[in-house]
Amino acid sequence: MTSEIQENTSETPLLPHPDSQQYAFFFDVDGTLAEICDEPDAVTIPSDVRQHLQTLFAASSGALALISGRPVEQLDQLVTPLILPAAGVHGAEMRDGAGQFHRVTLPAQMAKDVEETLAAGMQKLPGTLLEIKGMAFALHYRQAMLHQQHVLELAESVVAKHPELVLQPGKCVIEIKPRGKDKGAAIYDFMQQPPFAGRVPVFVGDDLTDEKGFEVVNAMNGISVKVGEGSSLAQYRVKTVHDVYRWIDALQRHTLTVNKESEL
Ligand SMILES: O=P(O)(O)OC[C@H]1O[C@H](O[C@H]2O[C@H](CO)[C@@H](O)[C@H](O)[C@H]2O)[C@H](O)[C@@H](O)[C@@H]1O
Repeated sequence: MTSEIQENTSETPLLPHPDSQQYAFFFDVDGTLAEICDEPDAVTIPSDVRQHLQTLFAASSGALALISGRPVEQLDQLVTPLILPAAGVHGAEMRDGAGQFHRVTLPAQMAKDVEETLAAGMQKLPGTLLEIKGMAFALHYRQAMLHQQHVLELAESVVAKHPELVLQPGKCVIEIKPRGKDKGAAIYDFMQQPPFAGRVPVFVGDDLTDEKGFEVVNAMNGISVKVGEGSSLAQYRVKTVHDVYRWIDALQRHTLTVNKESEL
């Protein structure tokens, strides 16, 4: 297993057959199931895509999970009415395959200090946005690119004071999250439990935070798919979120066809 990020060259992802009960599906959300937009609150997942996820979820006996930097509560809203297994806040929250909820918490005083420091710092940087997730924080600068360096310095100063926290850079965002929590660890945890255990993991993601997931999936001889440009550990690549939608549609159509054939 290598942690070096290299340019991948494969153009077309394999289409695994979900009806075979062989695969476990893991999807990142922002930039993979949802188009990136200026406001984190404005993000949506089209209803037909949610329906296709539902078909895949059923066809794989529930071996489909969302793996995101967003809190699980937001993920539920984005895929409503589905309630899917999910790792939120880069794995600091988890709804496992049995529906049990797990969450890392920070000591209350520490969380309060960090929140106050970040709120005061971000207030001085007009156009930036602070997302507070309880045990993690997202410092957005998409609409204030001139403040990118200031945001980074603010985040670094907090992490320097609190070694339990680490930085997680993303798309026009610097996140601060609990040390030891990442998408690779979350996928690994899912793969230890039913209905995921014993299957081949498939992970689709677009961002730096997804690289840990690709690393773990590659090490498990799974299928890793990067959305968009840039160096990646992923084995396969699609260009856009719409390519992901088409891929999911093809997978669920295949499932429906196979199910119909088996009824004959
Ligand atoms: O792991 P993900 O599902 O990809 O979530 C990562 C972060 O996504 C969100 O921020 C990003 O998407 C926003 C909406 O498109 C965009 O405005 C922002 O610039 C991006 O960084 C979300 O707000 C974060 O909480 C997630 O951690």
